[in-house]
Amino acid sequence: MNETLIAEELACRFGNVDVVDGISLKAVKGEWLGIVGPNGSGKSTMLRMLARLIVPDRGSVRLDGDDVRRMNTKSLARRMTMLAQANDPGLDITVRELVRRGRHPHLKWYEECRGTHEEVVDWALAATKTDLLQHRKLGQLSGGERQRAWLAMSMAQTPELLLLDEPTTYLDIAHQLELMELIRNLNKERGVTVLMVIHDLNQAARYCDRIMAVKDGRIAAQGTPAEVFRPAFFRDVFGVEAKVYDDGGVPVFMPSGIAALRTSEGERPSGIAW
Ligand SMILES: Nc1ncnc2c1ncn2[C@@H]1O[C@H](COP(=O)(O)OP(=O)(O)OP(=O)(O)O)[C@@H](O)[C@H]1O
Repeated sequence: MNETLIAEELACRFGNVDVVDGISLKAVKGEWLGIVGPNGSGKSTMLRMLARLIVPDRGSVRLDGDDVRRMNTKSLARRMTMLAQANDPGLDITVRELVRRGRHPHLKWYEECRGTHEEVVDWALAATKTDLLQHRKLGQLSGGERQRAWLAMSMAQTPELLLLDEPTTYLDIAHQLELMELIRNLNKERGVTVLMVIHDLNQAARYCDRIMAVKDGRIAAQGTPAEVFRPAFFRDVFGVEAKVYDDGGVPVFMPSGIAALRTSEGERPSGIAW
């Protein structure tokens, strides 16, 4: 197996809660792994530990055999980048300036972003369709435009491994599909390994090679979309009843209701008519 990222027994505790509780995973070079799970199950925390943005309480992360804790920041950034859920909207810079920052790990301290580096910036702007926005400040953009600008910055970094935390959140459906196709292109044509936290389960099934579900800080299921997408999976992990259909080899799920009442409605305050 040609694994690029290996995490072993990762754990993170906030207060007295084990938010991530012993997760081990391997990402094979060139695969697209979708990470799914209920809100608050520890997906982002896990991704942040993989990207060395949080120091795990326990466990290790190795990238092509190297312990990420021992790598210097610039060489890590040349190989791996993470696009977070919410990026700083207050940065007072233009889209182009942001995308240029993606080249920083590739520049010597005295070097300016020009020549081939500027060509990479142009490519990332064009691929994400942010070229028309390149002279606008980030603060003047809509949520979706800003998301695409940050993706352009991650692409300009030309990493081998791309970690994405719900990258389609702010996007309308057409831009969601465009972004998924763009990532498919990076994945298939350029061999970029992708780990993506995603809430849209049908999109996960359509695009990802493999799915890993996280619940209560542990791995609840993993396998190909066809292996994972079973009614019992939706019941156990998400608490919903669902039917699964086959759409030309891709499983499609259709939720039909809540599996079991998980919270009581509580006492209604007196004096409220409804
Ligand atoms: N810095 C922090 N300090 C304390 N608790 C935190 C911190 N970051 C996350 N948590 C808590 O850890 C739990 C897991 O959060 P995390 O963001 O990893 O979940 P998630 O699965 O990505 O959720 P979502 O799908 O809602 O984005 C949540 O209960 C969250 O409130």
